[in-house]
This record gives sequence, C-alpha cells and structure tokens, in this order.
Amino acid sequence: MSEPTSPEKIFPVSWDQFHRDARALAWRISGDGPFEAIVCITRGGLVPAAVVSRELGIRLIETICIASRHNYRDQGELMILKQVAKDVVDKAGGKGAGVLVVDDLVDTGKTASVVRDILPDAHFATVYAKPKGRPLVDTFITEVSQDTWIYFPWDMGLAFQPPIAKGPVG
Ligand SMILES: O=P(O)(O)OC[C@H]1O[C@H](OP(=O)(O)OP(=O)(O)O)[C@H](O)[C@@H]1O
Ligand SMILES: O=c1[nH]c(=O)c2nc[nH]c2[nH]1
Ligand SMILES: [Mg+2]
Repeated sequence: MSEPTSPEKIFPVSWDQFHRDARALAWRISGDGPFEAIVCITRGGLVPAAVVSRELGIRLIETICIASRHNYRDQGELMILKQVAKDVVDKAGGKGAGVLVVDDLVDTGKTASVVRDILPDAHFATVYAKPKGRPLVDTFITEVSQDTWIYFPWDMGLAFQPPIAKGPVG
C-alpha cells in the first residue's frame, strides 16, 4: 500500500503543466540516448511517452501493461497484464540497452522495480518522483514528498468552487 501519511498534501497538475514537465523530461534525457525504442508503462506512462516520443523522434513505442491500484489509491497485488514484446527485448540485447522506459511517476518504486527486473539496462524516466521510488529512476523532473498525492489532469475535471465566504460544502 502506498497510502499517504497524514497530513496529506496534494499536488494538482494541469494539462499545460504536465506538457511542460514531460517536455522538460525529454530535454533532460536528450543527451542520454540514442534510444531505439520507448517502453511505456500503462496507463500513466502513455501521456508522457507521447510527448517524449515526439520530442526525441522515437517512433518505436512498446507497452508493458501493469495494474496495481485496484481501488483508487490502495496499492494491491501488482499484475502484469501484458509483457514487453520479445522483438523489442531482443533488439535491446535482451536486457534493455538502448530502451527508454517512461512512466508518469514513481511512488513506492514497486512498479519500477518489476520493470527493471525485465529490462535492467534500460534508462528509466518519470516525470515525477517520490523519495521511496527515486533511487529506481535515472531521470525525473520534479520530486514531491512521500505524503503528497499527485492529481493528474486526466483524472480531474472542471468543477464549481463555492465562494470562500460560504465556507466548506457538506
Ligand atoms: O511506484 P509505485 O508505488 O509502484 O506507483 C507508481 C505507479 O502507480 C501508478 O500506476 P497504477 O498502477 O495506479 O496504474 P495506472 O498507470 O493505470 O493508473 C503510476 O502510473 C505508476 O505506474
Ligand atoms: O494519480 C496518482 N497519484 C499519485 O500520487 C500516485 N502514486 C501512485 N499512483 C498514483 N497515482
Ligand atoms: Mg501506472
């Protein structure tokens, strides 16, 4: 489980900010290649992978499909729903050399460590990192504290905010 300890902090990220941060990630790793392929960790890695792929001109995109949070924030058993295609692993000498692994964030590091076992020589890049998972990534843009929950733009929508003077709703 990766439940944020109290007091919980929140870090809401807009589409605009996420695009800037994903582009900054591409800049930061642009000197670390060349990369033959991106392996993106679905689903959260799909969005930064699209941005990084565009910026670095990497057109071979593979996925590894992993689900671990079956009930919103509570992390349960980690399930690999789809493995990395054999031709991509083989292209990378069987260990991931020349592969760029992209995810939206690393939190406890459990997801990243499973993917590292499969592609130990790959370059790991995430847009955000929390302290526990940070040692597992090669490159990230922004670190947030372990008790912070990041709200991604694809999980949010515009909602009416009551005037401050009315006090909290409910
Ligand atoms: O470092 P960890 O504690 O393993 O957490 C990080 C992972 O958790 C989230 O994915 P999630 O399993 O919730 O699935 P999703 O990408 O489909 O939202 C996030 O996208 C990372 O992949
Ligand atoms: O939307 C999310 N925000 C987070 O902080 C987080 N940590 C793991 N998985 C997460 N998903
Ligand atoms: Mg994920």
